[in-house]
Amino acid sequence: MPPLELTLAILKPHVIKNPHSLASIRKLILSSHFKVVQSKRFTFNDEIAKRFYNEHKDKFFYNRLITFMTSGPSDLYVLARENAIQEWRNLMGPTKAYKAQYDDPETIRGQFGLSDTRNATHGSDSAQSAAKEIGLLFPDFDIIKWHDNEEYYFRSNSLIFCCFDFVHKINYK
Ligand SMILES: Nc1ncnc2c1ncn2[C@@H]1O[C@H](COP(=O)(O)OP(=O)(O)OP(=O)(O)O)[C@@H](O)[C@H]1O
Repeated sequence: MPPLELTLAILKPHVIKNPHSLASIRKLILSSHFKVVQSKRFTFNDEIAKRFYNEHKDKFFYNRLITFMTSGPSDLYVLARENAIQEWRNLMGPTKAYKAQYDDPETIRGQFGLSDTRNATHGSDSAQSAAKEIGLLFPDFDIIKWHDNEEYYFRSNSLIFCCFDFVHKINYK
């Protein structure tokens, strides 16, 4: 079996404020065969939001995006799957809310996106971005060590799922 890939997923503040959206997206994550390697609820402060979205600093929507992302808690997940980066982006759908609603209504953004800014979720766009984003938001998580020591257990599904923390833990027995 090919090695699993990791990606960073964010459920944005308007999703966390709506229990139905949150539960539905979590259900989609699990039914789409992603394993949740790391999980936490996190409120972006101005500094982290600006570092995270630095590549957009000259865009017209930048201030709006930073204001939104710091407006309340988000859920952050490190997800594992074969081809996780592309599979999560496929599940999210198009960035823009109306395109998602018309062209891909069954995707997460098609169902839960409210506007181009409040588009429900984030996903890394390359392995390099995933490593950078995971390093910023999960500074204690070591991707290389995970691949060396834990990826095998996730690949062979030797896992226990903790509903409360929304995370998969290794079942070593
Ligand atoms: N035209 C826009 N108007 C308002 N907000 C936008 C617009 N385009 C992008 N954004 C916001 O900036 C974020 C980053 O934009 P980017 O172009 O990197 O989209 P993406 O790669 O599909 O999304 P993400 O990086 O969040 O997974 C988007 O998720 C959205 O919240």
